[in-house]
Amino acid sequence: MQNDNFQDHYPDELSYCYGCGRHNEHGLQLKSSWDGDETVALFQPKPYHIAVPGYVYGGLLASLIDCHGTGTASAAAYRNEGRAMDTAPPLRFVTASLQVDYLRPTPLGGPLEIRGKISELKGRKVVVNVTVSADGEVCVQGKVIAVQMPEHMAAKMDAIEPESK
Ligand SMILES: CCCCCCCCCCCCCCCC(=O)SCCNC(=O)CCNC(=O)[C@H](O)C(C)(C)COP(=O)(O)OP(=O)(O)OC[C@H]1O[C@@H](n2cnc3c(N)ncnc32)[C@H](O)[C@@H]1OP(=O)(O)O
Repeated sequence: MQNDNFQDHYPDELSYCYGCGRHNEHGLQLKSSWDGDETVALFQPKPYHIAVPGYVYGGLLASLIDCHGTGTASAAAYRNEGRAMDTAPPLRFVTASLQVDYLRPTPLGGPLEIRGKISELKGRKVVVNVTVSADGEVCVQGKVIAVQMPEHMAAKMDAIEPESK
């Protein structure tokens, strides 16, 4: 189901993330989905996502890996339980660790393909290996360790008014 985007199932109060929140008009609004046992997202960088002229800013690439990784973690946890993503209780994940290796400069021009592979799913933790490719060549690889959001963090988010998110 390549067009069933994980982020479209996030509850409203968790949809303000700069990288992947559908309600953040200033954000990247990354969309991730299953492709077999892997996950995939496409992102078209804007001309202002520039580092050295002609190349994509590394911080943006890290953000794409981060949000694709946490989205993949959540989707994997639901799939592991045999549940659809909008069923209760919610399985919300945050980033515990983000590791990024820039293998070669990422050309700024065409769309980027972000791919995730789940390497571990145990207890409250999911480890996802992520690549970012341009023109069919892997430019960046990363590892996201995502952990289920602690209750106190979720409670604080629920208390925030939407206007201030
Ligand atoms: C309908 C669908 C709903 C889906 C809904 C999804 C919503 C999806 C949110 C949307 C939004 C997007 C989000 C974008 C990504 C951010 O930007 S998230 C923001 C940045 N991240 C944060 O602010 C997190 C801050 N850190 C923390 O809150 C806590 O340190 C953590 C990460 C929750 C972990 O704390 P903890 O719960 O006490 O974890 P703990 O029990 O000690 O460890 C659990 C496991 O994780 C490991 N671990 C913990 N920290 C680390 C670390 N730093 N390095 C390595 N391993 C670690 C532990 O070793 C342990 O592993 P095991 O021993 O079980 O193998």
